Amino acid sequence: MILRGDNAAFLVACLVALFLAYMELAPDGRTAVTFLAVAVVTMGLPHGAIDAWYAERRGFTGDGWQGSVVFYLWYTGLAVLTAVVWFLFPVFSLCVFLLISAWHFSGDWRDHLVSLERLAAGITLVSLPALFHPESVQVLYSALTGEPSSTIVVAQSFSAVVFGVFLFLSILYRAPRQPQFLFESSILLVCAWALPPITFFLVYFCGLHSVRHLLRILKGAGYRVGLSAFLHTLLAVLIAMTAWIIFPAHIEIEQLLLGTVFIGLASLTVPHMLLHDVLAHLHKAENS
Ligand SMILES: CC1=C(/C=C/C(C)=C/C=C/C(C)=C/C=O)C(C)(C)CCC1
Ligand SMILES: [Fe+2]
Repeated sequence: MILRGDNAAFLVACLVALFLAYMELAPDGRTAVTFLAVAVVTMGLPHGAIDAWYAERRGFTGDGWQGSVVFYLWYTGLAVLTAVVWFLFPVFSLCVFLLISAWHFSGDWRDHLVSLERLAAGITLVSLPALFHPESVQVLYSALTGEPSSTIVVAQSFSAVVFGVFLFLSILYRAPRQPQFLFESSILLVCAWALPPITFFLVYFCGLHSVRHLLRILKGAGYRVGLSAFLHTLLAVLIAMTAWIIFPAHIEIEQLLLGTVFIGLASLTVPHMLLHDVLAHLHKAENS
């Protein structure tokens, strides 16, 4: 069956966003960034906030409180290091962030696509906004890096076409054709075209990525994980607010929010990915 619980949320989010876009009410600019911040905090952050619980359950933290302390130290240390590298080398960091995000998001279709197709799906996903809305994406990238960043937009537009066509042909000639992926990718394509870049990201990240990740990881979990997710989300928000206060006061609020959300996401993505895409895979290989 195509419409499972985990894409009902996604479908609703897409339909609402597309309806708003059709009515010319799709959030953009400051409204989109504000929606993004609220949605990332309420729906996006909890998917990373269960990482401590996940690491403990998978046996990555070792026994006792010392193991947990080591986990927190490397997780937050890596996040802080990423943020520092971003401020020192923003353009380089944005490129790396886009690449690792493509890889991380490709995991959403690990049950539907083979590895090369998955990677093509991840690259196409993060590149489509640059193909359909190059000016808006360039404005966002410049706000995040302080540089024009137009080369990144051109490279991404090109990648979206090359990897998108490869993916389309590969699926066309392959059996079984994975109806669920076809369904989701067609909706994502329409959303990438019809919605402003941030609204598109919001719909995908909160409606599909986070929901799927949470459902996969939380299978059979008890109530303790809910509490853990809540406390870690709260911690991330407090840290973001501190960063917000530390940022130079002359920066405009919209840019401040954008920077906090995306640079914060980039920083948390590095340890989050290491845990789910590297450690979990190494562990699986060891045990198989
Ligand atoms: C900055 C930016 C983009 C990319 C965002 C990415 C790539 C976010 C990745 C988040 C991750 C990997 C979270 C982890 O779970 C868009 C939407 C292309 C266009 C608008 C500006
Ligand atoms: Fe994730």
